[in-house]
Amino acid sequence: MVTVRAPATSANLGSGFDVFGAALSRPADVVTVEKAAETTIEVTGVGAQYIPEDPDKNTVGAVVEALDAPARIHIDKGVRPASGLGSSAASAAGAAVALNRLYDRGRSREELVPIAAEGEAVVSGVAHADNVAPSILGGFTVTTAQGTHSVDAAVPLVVCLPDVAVSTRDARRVVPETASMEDLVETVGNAATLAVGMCRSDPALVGLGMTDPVVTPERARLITGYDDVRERAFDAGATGVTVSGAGPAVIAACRERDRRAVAAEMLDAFAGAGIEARAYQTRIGRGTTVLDE
Ligand SMILES: Nc1ncnc2c1ncn2[C@@H]1O[C@H](COP(=O)(O)OP(=O)(O)O)[C@@H](O)[C@H]1O
Ligand SMILES: N[C@@H](CCOP(=O)(O)O)C(=O)O
Repeated sequence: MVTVRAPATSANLGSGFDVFGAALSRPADVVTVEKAAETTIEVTGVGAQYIPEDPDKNTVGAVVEALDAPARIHIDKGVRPASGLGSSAASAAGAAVALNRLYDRGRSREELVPIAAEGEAVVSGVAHADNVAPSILGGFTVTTAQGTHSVDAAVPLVVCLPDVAVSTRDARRVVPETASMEDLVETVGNAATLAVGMCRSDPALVGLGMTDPVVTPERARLITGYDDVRERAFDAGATGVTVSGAGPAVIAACRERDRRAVAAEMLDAFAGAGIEARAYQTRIGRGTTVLDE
């Protein structure tokens, strides 16, 4: 038996659509696997009632297939589904690490990234790896067709999750098919700034690089109260604010001393829009960790 803790993640970070990701120190899923002749999945925890236990529909089923590793699997959800916090990815990442150990498959963590991404194709139609990469490797990750690069970064974050669901599949439908050269130049500049900020653990540069003129404005429309939440977070000291993943969570980078105030303002702004929300005062954290074997 192997039990792992697989963290929530925030993908895109504004300027790095389908490329950037960050592991969050909290929340997380706990995944337990045990060898079995046939795969069965049991899901408990936050939002479990919305998550299929059929291996063909759950993200971990694709991981079982890819590693040829049938198992009795228990997923204790700490990451709410349809959150923009890589919920579907956390389970897939955890299953990939746990099954690799259980069956001694000998894959490196980097090799497990595309395997776990197969689970994302099951739920969103696209095997985007920008959530599974940080959930497996930890830190800030840059994932392209050539592979994943990761760096540890000490950056305080607030993630504010409103009590509404947005599926990644639906939120991908609003992504523009084209972008102007002007927007591309701005996006590349912002993405590069953010990457330098992560390498320096500099919340000011990270925040500056979060602005994205192409995808985020379209996604923000799906989140009631977004503009006010963003403005109030900046007023409280946030250095950057954007949609986390496909939303509805909103992520803010900030300095440690401002984190509590940023969280309080974001919650209050959602409340003002009539939306209940939960704020996680978090930071960039570790990847999947083995709890027991
Ligand atoms: N193990 C899993 N954990 C969470 N969601 C899952 C899992 N397997 C399948 N799903 C489905 O994936 C969808 C949530 O994924 P997604 O829309 O990408 O949101 P998130 O941003 O939270 O990952 C839901 O429809 C959920 O039922
Ligand atoms: N790059 C993807 C990331 C989706 O993240 P999730 O946490 O909402 O699943 C996208 O933006 O569609």
